[in-house]
Amino acid sequence: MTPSSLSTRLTLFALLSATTFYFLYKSRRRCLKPLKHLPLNPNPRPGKLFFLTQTGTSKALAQRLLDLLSSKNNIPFDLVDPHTYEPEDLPKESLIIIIASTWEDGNPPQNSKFFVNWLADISTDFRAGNLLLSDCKFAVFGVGSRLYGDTFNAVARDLGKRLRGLGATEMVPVGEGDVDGGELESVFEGWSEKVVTVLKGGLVMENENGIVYESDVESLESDDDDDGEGGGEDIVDLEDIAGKGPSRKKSVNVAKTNGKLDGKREMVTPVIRANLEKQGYKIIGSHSGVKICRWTKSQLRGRGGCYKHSFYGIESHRCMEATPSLACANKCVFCWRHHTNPVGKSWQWKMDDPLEIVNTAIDLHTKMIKQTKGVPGVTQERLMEGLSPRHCALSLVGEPIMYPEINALVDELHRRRISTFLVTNAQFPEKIKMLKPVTQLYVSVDAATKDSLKAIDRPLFGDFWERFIVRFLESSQRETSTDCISLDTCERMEYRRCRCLF
Ligand SMILES: Cc1cc2nc3c(=O)[nH]c(=O)nc-3n(C[C@H](O)[C@H](O)[C@H](O)COP(=O)(O)O)c2cc1C
Repeated sequence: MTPSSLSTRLTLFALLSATTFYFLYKSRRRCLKPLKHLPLNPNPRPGKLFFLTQTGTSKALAQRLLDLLSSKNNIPFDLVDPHTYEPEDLPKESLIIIIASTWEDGNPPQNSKFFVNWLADISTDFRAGNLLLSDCKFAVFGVGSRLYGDTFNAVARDLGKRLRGLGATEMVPVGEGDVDGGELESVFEGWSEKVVTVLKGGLVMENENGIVYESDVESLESDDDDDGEGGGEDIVDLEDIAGKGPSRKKSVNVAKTNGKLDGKREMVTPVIRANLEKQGYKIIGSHSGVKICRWTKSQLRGRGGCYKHSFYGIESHRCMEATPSLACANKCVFCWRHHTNPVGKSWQWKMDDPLEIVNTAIDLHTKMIKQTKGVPGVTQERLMEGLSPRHCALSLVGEPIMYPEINALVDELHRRRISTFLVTNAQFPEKIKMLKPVTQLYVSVDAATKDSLKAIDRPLFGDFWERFIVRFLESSQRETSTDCISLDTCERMEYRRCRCLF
């Protein structure tokens, strides 16, 4: 490859990477803007009034609100059971009201599990970004009981946070009804009136969390939790996680309990574990993870797959996303795992057996697939296919190639006729040289120059550029590419050096 074609490629990749930054922008201001009217949609499609209920309380309240909105104030709304609603349609909505109860351990009621999980997934998926619901205004009312302490109205609070995170505008702050405190009715009435007033263009004030009444400004200003995402204690510094620095909050105590085995530290400390599990990861042993990807769910339901499907024929519903190393040698600014992964320049942790990692990954993956049974669109045939994964994307988070037994792990996957798609950030050229052929090797090229790569990837290695260039040049000369994903793809593409698994 000539130097000029290399730099052209790098420039192209850098341009593509720039789109990533588009998703990064998120205002953390907390200022109040002058009084304004909430603009009403001149051509309104009926709003959606969802009731998330198990024993009917929330549905009864939603019906009452529907009457107030539609009959008494001529504001059209549809009453919607989330069980019958396709969440992928949410970006089309301009007005959403949710009445949601909370159940055991802060969980959503039965009729809304898929809806709530979908929102949780999409709000942590960096590809969706924080503008997905930017055309939508919303209000949430929680039905719960203070007797349940910390999980009081957890579902409603969480929904408010998710919707804000996806760019929707909050019309009034989340209402919190307490069925055991005896004030449910009056609190709901007060909240409903506010919603109606806002929808009719009443005077309101705006802060970064959305639209609030003038009367609410005082309580908002005295609210200490100003991180804009709710639950600031959930955010942990990367240095804290790696056990290198003091934590800002409680996490320091937890980190101190970090176990050591055979003199070696476990990569996943309790803090990391809690953070990753909260983001939907299933942790395997002490350094690996698996997560069901949103494209897997989408294709299980007969909808679209990810780019690996469009480009290479990988069926997303048969693809397992996993990593044998949650650690990485970069602290990329665009990392969508909220920097909750550990970092290191070399493997310094206790190591798990590759066979066990594969066994447990498949076990956990298929358990998650089974949970989609009964979800609208999931046919028996696709479910059965999903239960026997044919592809493994070693790309979840972290740097899979750091795992010293990566070759044995890849071998084990191939032995089970599971193709491998390994993503690396090119910081371990020696490891790449030693890597046995994987089905597909994917190199993340995040910037075109040394300075921009340093600024974007924030590498731990001082010689990060040399590592990156050496690997890049060497890989372009390598003749071990085995791009075969399926027999059909293999025949169509006529791969030069194919180690066909099929
Ligand atoms: C087993 C059980 C667990 C509950 N857990 C919670 C909880 O964690 N947090 C909360 O705020 N309310 C909790 N509640 C209270 C319910 O939210 C309350 O009963 C509510 O009225 C149910 O509304 P729904 O009929 O719309 O489902 C719980 C109630 C039951 C019976």
